[in-house]
Amino acid sequence: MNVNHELTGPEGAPVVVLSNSLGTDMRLWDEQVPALTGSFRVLRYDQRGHGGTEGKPGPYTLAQLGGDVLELLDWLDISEAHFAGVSLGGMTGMWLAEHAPERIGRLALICTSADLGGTAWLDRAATVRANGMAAMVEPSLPRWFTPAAAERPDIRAKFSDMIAKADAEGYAACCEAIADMDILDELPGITAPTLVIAGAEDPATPPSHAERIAAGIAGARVEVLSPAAHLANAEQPGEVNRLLLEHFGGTA
Ligand SMILES: O=C(O)CC1=CCC(=O)O1
Repeated sequence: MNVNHELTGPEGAPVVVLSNSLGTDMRLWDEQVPALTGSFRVLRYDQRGHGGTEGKPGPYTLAQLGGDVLELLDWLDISEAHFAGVSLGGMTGMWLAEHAPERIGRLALICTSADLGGTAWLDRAATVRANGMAAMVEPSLPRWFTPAAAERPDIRAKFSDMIAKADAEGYAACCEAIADMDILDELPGITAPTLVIAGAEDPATPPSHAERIAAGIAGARVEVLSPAAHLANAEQPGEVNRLLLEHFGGTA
C-alpha cells in the first residue's frame, strides 16, 4: 500500500475518512481524531507527496487523488465511509462523491472550493520546484490561520514542520491538480448528504466558495466559523468536532 495512513477507533464502527489540505499531512486532524473515535473508526491518510506518502512525479489530477482513496478503501476492505476533507481534501471528497457515490456515505467539506483553478497555481508549482518547500512556510501560515492563531508557538511549530517536510514535487503536482479543477457543473451529481464549513477569515477559500458549493448540491448546508481562516478545523477544533459528530451521527 503506497498511501501512508492510520486507522483507529472501534472495530466494526462506521468509518470516517479524513483527507488533508495542500502542504499539510494527517497531523492536520490531530484535534479531530480523539473526538471522532468515540463513535467511528477513523481512517486518516497523507495525500500524495505529503507526510509519509511518496510524491510521484506530477502533474496530478483530482481523479488520481480520489483514486488513491479508493485504492486505500479496497486494500482495507472498507466498502463505504463518511468523508471529511479540508481544501484539497474537500476537492478529493467532491470527486469521490461524484465518481464513486456507492463508496461515500455523508460528506463534510471544510474550507474548500469547486472552482479554485487558474494559472497562479502553475506559478506556485514552478516556484516550489525551483526553490523547495522552505520558501513556502512563511507565506502559508497567514493564509491558514488568523493572526492570533498564527502567533501561537504550538501552531507555528507544528504547521511549519508539515509544510517544510512536504515533498516539493508532490506539492507542485497537487498545485497542478488544483489549477486544472472546475467542478461546479458536476456538483448536482452529488447525492451524499453534505455539510460545508467555511472560515469567515479564510483568504484562500472564503465563505463565498462554500455558498457556491452548497448551491450546487441538493440539501447541502453551510456553517461559517469565526475566528477561523483556511485551516478552520485546527483553529476551531471544538466547533468543527461538534459539527462533524452531528453530521455523521456520532455522540460527543
Ligand atoms: O494556498 C494554500 O495554502 C491554501 C490551499 C489551497 C488549496 C489547499 O489545499 O490549501
